[in-house]
Parts: sequence; C-alpha cells; structure tokens
Amino acid sequence: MSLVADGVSAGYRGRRVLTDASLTVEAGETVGLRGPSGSGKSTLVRVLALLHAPETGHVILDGERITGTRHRVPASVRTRIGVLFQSPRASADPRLTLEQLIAEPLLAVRHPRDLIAGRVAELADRAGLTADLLARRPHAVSDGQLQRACLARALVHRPRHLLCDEATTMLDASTQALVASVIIGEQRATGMGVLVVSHDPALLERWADRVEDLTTVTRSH
Ligand SMILES: Nc1ncnc2c1ncn2[C@@H]1O[C@H](COP(=O)(O)OP(=O)(O)OP(=O)(O)O)[C@@H](O)[C@H]1O
Repeated sequence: MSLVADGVSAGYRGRRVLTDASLTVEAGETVGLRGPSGSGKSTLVRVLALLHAPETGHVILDGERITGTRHRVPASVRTRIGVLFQSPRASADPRLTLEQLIAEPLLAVRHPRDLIAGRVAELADRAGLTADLLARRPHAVSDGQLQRACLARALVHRPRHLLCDEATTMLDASTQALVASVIIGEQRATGMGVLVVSHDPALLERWADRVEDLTTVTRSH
C-alpha cells in the first residue's frame, strides 16, 4: 500500500505553483514534508487528497493511477485517504454538532446506521471528546477541541493514508501531543501511512521516519 505523487505539476487559474513533484508514502511510515512558505506544500497535499487536479503527473493510490478529483472517484477510493488541515474552522460545517461532524463521512457512504454510533463513540473517546463536547457546535468549542473532532472525522473510515497539513501548528503542546499520539496509535493498529507537513523542524525530527524538502522533490521550481 502506498500513496504516490508521480511528477505532479499543479497551479491555480493557469499560474503554476508546483512543478514535477514526486513523493511516496509507504504503508506504516511517517514522512515529513517541509519547504519554504509558498513553495506548494499545501497544494501537493490537496493533489494527494484528490481535492485539486494536477495539470500533469498523477496520484497513484495503492498501485492504481487515479484520474479525477474526490467527488468523481468511487467512495471506496476516496475513503482510503484521510486529511487533517491546519484550520479546523475552515473545514468544519458550523451547522453540525461535533458528533454529527464525525459521523457525516459514514452517513455519506450509507454506512449501516446501527454501527455509526459505536464507531463515533470509539473515536471520540480516543480524541478525548466528552458527551458534553460532542453535543456542541463548532462556535461553542475551542480550536483544539474542534481539531480533535476533525481528527476523529479524518480517521472514521480507517484510512490507509493520512495527510496532515500543519495540523498541530495552532494547538497548545498538550493538544499537539494528544493529536500525535492518536495518529501514532492508529498507525500502529492499521499500518496507515502518514504525511506530515510542518514548518517545525523539531516536530518533524520527533515524528517522521524521514523528512523530504519540497524543493528537492520537485525537479525545478
Ligand atoms: N486557492 C488558491 N488560489 C490561488 N493561488 C493559491 C491558492 N492556494 C495557494 N495559492 C498559491 O500557491 C502558492 C503555493 O501555496 P501553498 O499553500 O501550496 O504553499 P505552502 O508551501 O503550503 O505555503 P505555506 O508554508 O505558507 O503554507 C502560493 O503562491 C499561494 O499564494
């Protein structure tokens, strides 16, 4: 199992921001990705998450070349990749309670309803979210609590690959440690591959098995 960017170039409205990037994350490994601000790290994550189509090159998921973005590929492909972003407020639907937020990806694929509550409760417990917090909406919880719900949501399908884009940058040290330990625990249990994008060399040093620099995984920039 692996998630691969193979010679990916990408941009926005005709302006290229990423040229010929190649990166592989194997099952069970944690790869760190660093690089200067604006070098295209988040863009590469969005391409790997099937949220942004590359101009050239491919995403290869578990040996299969993927064409099309997230809403166009089958659920069985989409659910293999979990994503956690820096800002939980930008990605969390403000109308949903934290419990609904975590459950929503399961409802979207018509997961058996009687199994949803148990799965949500299990992940909420691991993320340290109490029943009181689960009943609240995003505006009534802290960034750290919301990010923990987003983490539970990202893991709800037991993804084979998890992409973390500065996912702990905004968090205090104890929440950062909790998020990392939940991810590491999941990785040990499932053999999930993890990509960690961060500006923090100490975090990458601690967490990643190897660290890649975006300026060296692209042929030219
Ligand atoms: N939605 C967008 N529309 C237009 N340009 C964008 C968009 N998102 C990013 N960009 C531009 O693409 C370039 C790469 O951005 P990206 O966020 O991928 O870099 P990054 O390495 O993650 O940066 P940082 O470390 O500052 O988060 C930047 O010049 C940025 O302004």
